[in-house]
Amino acid sequence: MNLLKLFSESYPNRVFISVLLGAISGILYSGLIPFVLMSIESPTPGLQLAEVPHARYGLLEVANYKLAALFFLACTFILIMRSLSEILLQRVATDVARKLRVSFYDKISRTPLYAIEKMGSSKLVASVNLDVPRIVNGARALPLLLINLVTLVGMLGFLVYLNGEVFKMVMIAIAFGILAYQVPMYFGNKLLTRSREYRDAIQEGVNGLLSGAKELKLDAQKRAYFHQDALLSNEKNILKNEKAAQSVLISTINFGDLICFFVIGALCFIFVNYHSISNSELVAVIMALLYVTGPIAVLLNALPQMMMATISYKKFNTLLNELPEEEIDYQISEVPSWQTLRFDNVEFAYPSDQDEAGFAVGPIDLTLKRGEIVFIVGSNGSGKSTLSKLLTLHYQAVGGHIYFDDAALNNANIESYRQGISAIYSNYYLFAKILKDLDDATMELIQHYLKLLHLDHKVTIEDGYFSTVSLSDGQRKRLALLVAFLEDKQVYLFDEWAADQDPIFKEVFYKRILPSLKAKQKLVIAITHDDKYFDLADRVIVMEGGKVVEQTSYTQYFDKLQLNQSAKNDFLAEVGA
Ligand SMILES: Nc1ncnc2c1ncn2[C@@H]1O[C@H](COP(=O)(O)OP(=O)(O)OP(=O)(O)O)[C@@H](O)[C@H]1O
Repeated sequence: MNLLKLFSESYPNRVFISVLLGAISGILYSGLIPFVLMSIESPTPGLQLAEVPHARYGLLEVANYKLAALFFLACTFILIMRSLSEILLQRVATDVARKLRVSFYDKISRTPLYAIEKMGSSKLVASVNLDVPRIVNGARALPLLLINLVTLVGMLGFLVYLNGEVFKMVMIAIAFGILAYQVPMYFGNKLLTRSREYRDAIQEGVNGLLSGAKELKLDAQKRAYFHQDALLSNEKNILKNEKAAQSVLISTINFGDLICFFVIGALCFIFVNYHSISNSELVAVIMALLYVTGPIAVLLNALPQMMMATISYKKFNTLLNELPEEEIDYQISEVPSWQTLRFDNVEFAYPSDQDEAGFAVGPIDLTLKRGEIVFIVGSNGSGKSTLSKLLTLHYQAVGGHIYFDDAALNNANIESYRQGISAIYSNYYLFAKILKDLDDATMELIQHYLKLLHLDHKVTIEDGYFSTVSLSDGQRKRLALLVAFLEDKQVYLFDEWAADQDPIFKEVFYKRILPSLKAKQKLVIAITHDDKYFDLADRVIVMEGGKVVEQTSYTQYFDKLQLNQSAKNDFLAEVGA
């Protein structure tokens, strides 16, 4: 059983103790009925029940007081053992759930960026929010399962003692019951697995519903189509599969509950005609069978829960295994100070999608220097952002070499070199908190930057948090810039940062901020379409079809743009626009 293995491998001692306590309480539990039967039987043949030894405790008269004391002691013992076993395994389950979530966080941190981008967040979020709680739920059923299993085994032992023939009959009936049970359970399992797949799709739909709220509100037809296509059809499939699964499982469980009564019926009406069995034996056997009805019901009820947990555990593991891992050294060490970042024949390709080869960039030869402003330009889809993610070391080159001065980049030092880079991509994420300790000097610096970025009247810092991030797009991006400044890295990369800034702040960005970073000997790389400011670049890199087609001075590039502009004007005149 996958789950038990997961638990026992994670916390072998606690699981062992829990299993042991569960087993002891199960054994004691299964001994209760024989015990009661013993106590109501006369100790010596011919002795009436009224003649068994009595004891008086105040107003209370107790028959067979020694056995009674033992009986109540056993009950108390069972209560303690059972509770301890359940509490212990419950705690293991909570710890395992935490461990699973932490392994998820770690794995995501080690997953290459392209793989996270490819998988998207829906599947990952669904797994943490759905699968982990289901695994815990399944784990909750484990101690009950164990205790009742032991009780069942104990009671079967009692049956052997009572009557070997009855035991054989009960075993045959149970074997038949388990077999008959497996078939519908198999189908129930399949239905649940299918419904789990649709839940992933629903998660994707909910993301669309929230992120696309603006678009959907403006178009009723689009909204209706989306609701039907991404939400309701998946809801319908979940409903269909889960209802079918529940029907199958409930019927199967009820069948399981009744197995014992079928056996009792067969015993009373059929078995007695073929085998000799005394009345007192028959009563004892029926009592034992009634007694195992409970454990069998618990076992069967816990099974669907366990099944769900097993499905979720498999799903969770498959998802984590699907994510590749960056095989790099995450230990950060001091790297030598450097002046040039050099690409030598660097190549990269996104993994192919089914039959389609992934977009490739390279081979690229580039030398970028600290204290330089470099603009990357090119048409949409030419590979600018892909190149920028190679420059920021998010993507690892599949061919060629990258050097920081003469030091070649490799798996041992890439994480260390990454620490010197700050980037604001077009789909950047602004954390609501500044993720560092803020001393007085840093707070002063923050105030300075808030003023520079014209945000001092809008945002303050409270306990490290921005007082608000509900700002305009341009203002939010300025906050991201503030965070980047605080990081004080050697390389700054901006992917169309100024695209949503007003003209005044565009001027501030290109004419004050970029030159001030250059003056601080930072390597400044900006992906931009703002040709008005190209004269600020020391160099312009032109991308086309994943290749650097030109590395030129801004003046040459600007001349070319003018030529292109006149070609564009000719074209517009031709089409009469
Ligand atoms: N995460 C990704 N996974 C797979 N392929 C991708 C991914 N991102 C981009 N691509 C592919 O790379 C090509 C270049 O994309 P890229 O974002 O580098 O272009 P770009 O020049 O920055 O475009 P734009 O000016 O529109 O931002 C795309 O056409 C796409 O096919």
